[in-house]
Amino acid sequence: MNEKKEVGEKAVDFVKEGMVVGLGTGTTVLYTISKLGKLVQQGFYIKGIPTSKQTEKLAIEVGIPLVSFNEIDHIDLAIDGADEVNRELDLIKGGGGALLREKIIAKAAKNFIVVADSQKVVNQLGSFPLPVEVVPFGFEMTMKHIRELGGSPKLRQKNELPYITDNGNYIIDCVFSELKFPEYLEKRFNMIPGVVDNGLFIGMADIVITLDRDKNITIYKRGQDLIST
Ligand SMILES: O=C(CO)[C@H](O)[C@H](O)COP(=O)(O)O
Repeated sequence: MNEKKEVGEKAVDFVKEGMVVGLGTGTTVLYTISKLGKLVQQGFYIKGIPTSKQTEKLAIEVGIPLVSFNEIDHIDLAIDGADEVNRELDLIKGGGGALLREKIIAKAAKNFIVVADSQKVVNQLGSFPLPVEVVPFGFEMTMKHIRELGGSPKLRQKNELPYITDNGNYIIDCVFSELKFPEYLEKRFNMIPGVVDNGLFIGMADIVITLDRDKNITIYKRGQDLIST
Protein backbone atom coordinates (compact mmCIF):
# COMPACT_ATOMS: atom_id res chain seq x y z
CA MET A 1 0.00 0.00 0.00
CA ASN A 2 1.26 3.49 -0.88
CA GLU A 3 0.40 5.34 2.34
CA LYS A 4 1.45 8.73 1.00
CA LYS A 5 -0.95 8.33 -1.93
CA GLU A 6 -3.81 7.20 0.32
CA VAL A 7 -3.59 10.14 2.72
CA GLY A 8 -2.60 12.67 0.05
CA GLU A 9 -5.59 11.87 -2.13
CA LYS A 10 -7.99 11.73 0.83
CA ALA A 11 -7.32 15.41 1.55
CA VAL A 12 -9.00 16.31 -1.75
CA ASP A 13 -12.38 15.44 -0.13
CA PHE A 14 -12.03 18.66 1.90
CA VAL A 15 -11.54 20.92 -1.13
CA LYS A 16 -14.70 22.68 -2.32
CA GLU A 17 -15.34 24.43 -5.63
CA GLY A 18 -14.09 28.05 -5.67
CA MET A 19 -11.64 27.65 -2.79
CA VAL A 20 -8.20 29.28 -2.62
CA VAL A 21 -5.98 26.34 -1.61
CA GLY A 22 -2.49 26.53 -0.09
CA LEU A 23 -0.44 23.83 -1.79
CA GLY A 24 2.21 22.25 0.43
CA THR A 25 5.56 20.74 -0.48
CA GLY A 26 6.80 17.14 -0.48
CA THR A 27 6.18 13.61 -1.62
CA THR A 28 2.85 13.19 0.21
CA VAL A 29 1.05 16.37 -0.81
CA LEU A 30 2.27 15.67 -4.33
CA TYR A 31 -0.61 13.16 -4.53
CA THR A 32 -3.08 15.82 -3.35
CA ILE A 33 -1.86 18.24 -6.01
CA SER A 34 -1.91 15.63 -8.77
CA LYS A 35 -5.48 14.61 -7.93
CA LEU A 36 -6.59 18.24 -7.72
CA GLY A 37 -5.01 18.77 -11.15
CA LYS A 38 -7.13 15.94 -12.59
CA LEU A 39 -10.28 17.49 -11.13
CA VAL A 40 -9.36 20.92 -12.50
CA GLN A 41 -9.00 19.38 -15.94
CA GLN A 42 -12.58 18.08 -15.58
CA GLY A 43 -13.82 21.63 -14.88
CA PHE A 44 -13.51 21.83 -11.07
CA TYR A 45 -12.59 25.43 -10.28
CA ILE A 46 -10.05 26.28 -7.58
CA LYS A 47 -7.06 28.56 -7.24
CA GLY A 48 -3.79 27.40 -5.70
CA ILE A 49 -1.06 29.24 -3.82
CA PRO A 50 2.20 27.25 -3.67
CA THR A 51 4.57 26.91 -0.69
CA SER A 52 7.70 26.41 -2.82
CA LYS A 53 9.12 26.78 -6.30
CA GLN A 54 9.00 22.98 -6.61
CA THR A 55 5.26 22.97 -5.87
CA GLU A 56 4.68 25.93 -8.15
CA LYS A 57 6.24 23.94 -11.00
CA LEU A 58 4.16 20.85 -10.21
CA ALA A 59 0.91 22.83 -9.94
CA ILE A 60 1.55 24.45 -13.33
CA GLU A 61 2.31 21.04 -14.84
CA VAL A 62 -0.99 19.57 -13.61
CA GLY A 63 -2.95 22.67 -14.62
CA ILE A 64 -3.96 24.24 -11.28
CA PRO A 65 -4.43 28.02 -11.74
CA LEU A 66 -2.16 29.87 -9.31
CA VAL A 67 -2.58 33.15 -7.47
CA SER A 68 -0.18 35.26 -5.45
CA PHE A 69 -0.79 37.08 -2.16
CA ASN A 70 -1.53 40.42 -3.84
CA GLU A 71 -4.51 38.87 -5.65
CA ILE A 72 -6.26 37.35 -2.63
CA ASP A 73 -7.46 38.39 0.79
CA HIS A 74 -7.64 34.93 2.32
CA ILE A 75 -6.72 31.26 1.88
CA ASP A 76 -9.60 28.85 2.51
CA LEU A 77 -7.58 25.72 3.10
CA ALA A 78 -3.90 24.75 3.18
CA ILE A 79 -2.85 21.14 2.72
CA ASP A 80 0.68 20.03 3.53
CA GLY A 81 2.83 17.13 4.69
CA ALA A 82 4.87 16.87 7.89
CA ASP A 83 7.99 15.16 9.16
CA GLU A 84 6.48 14.40 12.58
CA VAL A 85 3.00 14.72 14.07
CA ASN A 86 2.14 14.14 17.73
CA ARG A 87 -1.21 13.40 19.38
CA GLU A 88 -1.83 17.12 19.99
CA LEU A 89 -1.49 17.63 16.21
CA ASP A 90 1.71 19.60 16.69
CA LEU A 91 4.28 19.17 13.94
CA ILE A 92 7.87 19.23 12.87
CA LYS A 93 8.15 20.38 9.26
CA GLY A 94 10.87 21.57 6.93
CA GLY A 95 12.52 18.31 5.91
CA GLY A 96 12.02 19.53 2.34
CA GLY A 97 13.40 22.96 3.17
CA ALA A 98 10.15 24.89 2.60
CA LEU A 99 9.17 25.57 6.22
CA LEU A 100 9.00 29.38 6.01
CA ARG A 101 6.59 29.62 3.08
CA GLU A 102 4.69 26.63 4.50
CA LYS A 103 4.22 28.40 7.83
CA ILE A 104 3.18 31.68 6.19
CA ILE A 105 0.55 29.86 4.15
CA ALA A 106 -0.64 27.63 7.00
CA LYS A 107 -1.05 30.70 9.22
CA ALA A 108 -2.99 32.56 6.53
CA ALA A 109 -5.37 29.64 5.91
CA LYS A 110 -8.76 29.32 7.60
CA ASN A 111 -8.10 25.60 7.86
CA PHE A 112 -4.85 23.68 7.77
CA ILE A 113 -4.89 19.98 6.89
CA VAL A 114 -1.83 17.77 7.32
CA VAL A 115 -1.33 14.56 5.37
CA ALA A 116 1.06 12.15 7.06
CA ASP A 117 1.81 8.46 6.56
CA SER A 118 1.75 6.34 9.71
CA GLN A 119 5.56 6.54 10.16
CA LYS A 120 5.23 10.25 10.91
CA VAL A 121 3.00 9.84 13.96
CA VAL A 122 5.00 10.01 17.21
CA ASN A 123 4.31 10.26 20.93
CA GLN A 124 6.87 13.00 21.37
CA LEU A 125 8.30 15.38 18.78
CA GLY A 126 12.05 15.48 18.30
CA SER A 127 13.40 12.28 16.74
CA PHE A 128 13.41 14.17 13.45
CA PRO A 129 16.10 16.90 13.48
CA LEU A 130 14.39 20.28 13.78
CA PRO A 131 14.98 22.42 10.67
CA VAL A 132 15.67 26.09 11.37
CA GLU A 133 15.87 28.64 8.53
CA VAL A 134 18.59 31.25 9.09
CA VAL A 135 19.97 34.14 7.05
CA PRO A 136 23.46 33.38 5.67
CA PHE A 137 25.02 36.47 7.30
CA GLY A 138 26.73 35.42 10.52
CA PHE A 139 25.21 31.95 10.47
CA GLU A 140 28.14 30.55 12.48
CA MET A 141 27.13 32.85 15.35
CA THR A 142 23.45 31.95 14.89
CA MET A 143 24.42 28.27 15.18
CA LYS A 144 26.25 29.03 18.41
CA HIS A 145 23.09 30.56 19.88
CA ILE A 146 21.02 27.63 18.62
CA ARG A 147 23.41 25.25 20.41
CA GLU A 148 22.74 27.13 23.65
CA LEU A 149 19.12 25.98 23.41
CA GLY A 150 20.28 22.40 23.90
CA GLY A 151 20.40 21.01 20.38
CA SER A 152 23.24 19.95 18.10
CA PRO A 153 22.99 22.16 15.02
CA LYS A 154 24.29 21.12 11.60
CA LEU A 155 24.31 23.20 8.43
CA ARG A 156 22.25 21.42 5.75
CA GLN A 157 24.29 20.80 2.63
CA LYS A 158 23.61 19.87 -0.98
CA ASN A 159 26.45 18.79 -3.25
CA GLU A 160 28.89 19.82 -0.50
CA LEU A 161 27.60 23.42 -0.52
CA PRO A 162 25.11 25.01 1.87
CA TYR A 163 21.54 24.15 0.90
CA ILE A 164 19.77 27.37 -0.18
CA THR A 165 16.05 27.80 0.44
CA ASP A 166 13.63 29.48 -1.98
CA ASN A 167 14.13 32.59 0.16
CA GLY A 168 17.91 32.60 -0.26
CA ASN A 169 18.56 31.38 3.29
CA TYR A 170 20.31 28.42 4.92
CA ILE A 171 18.79 25.56 6.92
CA ILE A 172 20.29 24.40 10.20
CA ASP A 173 19.11 20.91 11.21
CA CYS A 174 19.07 20.62 14.95
CA VAL A 175 19.28 17.24 16.71
CA PHE A 176 17.83 17.11 20.24
CA SER A 177 18.37 14.21 22.60
CA GLU A 178 14.96 15.20 23.98
CA LEU A 179 12.86 18.02 22.59
CA LYS A 180 11.05 19.31 25.66
CA PHE A 181 8.56 22.18 25.71
CA PRO A 182 8.04 22.51 21.93
CA GLU A 183 5.67 25.46 22.32
CA TYR A 184 8.33 27.42 24.22
CA LEU A 185 11.07 26.36 21.80
CA GLU A 186 9.14 27.45 18.72
CA LYS A 187 9.03 31.00 20.07
CA ARG A 188 12.51 30.89 21.64
CA PHE A 189 14.26 29.90 18.40
CA ASN A 190 12.70 32.85 16.62
CA MET A 191 14.15 35.27 19.18
CA ILE A 192 17.70 34.47 18.03
CA PRO A 193 18.97 37.15 15.63
CA GLY A 194 19.51 35.50 12.26
CA VAL A 195 16.76 32.91 12.69
CA VAL A 196 13.96 33.49 10.21
CA ASP A 197 11.68 30.70 11.43
CA ASN A 198 11.78 27.11 12.59
CA GLY A 199 10.01 23.87 11.74
CA LEU A 200 7.90 23.61 14.89
CA PHE A 201 4.25 24.17 13.95
CA ILE A 202 2.51 24.31 17.31
CA GLY A 203 -1.27 24.70 17.47
CA MET A 204 -1.55 25.21 13.73
CA ALA A 205 -2.94 21.98 12.24
CA ASP A 206 -6.73 21.69 12.33
CA ILE A 207 -6.95 18.22 10.82
CA VAL A 208 -4.44 15.38 10.39
CA ILE A 209 -5.12 12.63 7.89
CA THR A 210 -3.10 9.50 8.56
CA LEU A 211 -3.46 5.70 8.73
CA ASP A 212 -3.97 3.52 11.79
CA ARG A 213 -2.18 0.26 12.59
CA ASP A 214 -4.59 -1.66 10.35
CA LYS A 215 -3.92 0.81 7.55
CA ASN A 216 -7.35 2.41 7.69
CA ILE A 217 -7.51 6.10 6.85
CA THR A 218 -7.84 7.95 10.14
CA ILE A 219 -8.74 11.61 10.55
CA TYR A 220 -7.94 13.57 13.70
CA LYS A 221 -9.43 16.97 14.35
CA ARG A 222 -7.92 19.49 16.77
CA GLY A 223 -9.68 19.41 20.11
CA GLN A 224 -11.58 16.24 19.26
CA ASP A 225 -10.75 12.59 19.11
CA LEU A 226 -10.84 10.63 15.95
CA ILE A 227 -13.59 11.93 13.65
CA SER A 228 -13.72 9.13 11.11
CA THR A 229 -11.92 6.16 9.63
O1 LIG B 1 7.87 20.16 5.56
C1 LIG B 1 8.00 19.71 4.44
C2 LIG B 1 8.83 20.37 3.41
O2 LIG B 1 9.48 21.49 3.91
C3 LIG B 1 7.30 18.47 4.07
O3 LIG B 1 5.94 18.66 4.24
C4 LIG B 1 7.79 17.36 4.93
O4 LIG B 1 9.18 17.28 4.80
C5 LIG B 1 7.14 16.03 4.57
O5 LIG B 1 7.57 15.64 3.32
P1 LIG B 1 7.15 14.26 2.66
O6 LIG B 1 5.67 14.35 2.41
O7 LIG B 1 7.96 14.22 1.40
O8 LIG B 1 7.51 13.16 3.62
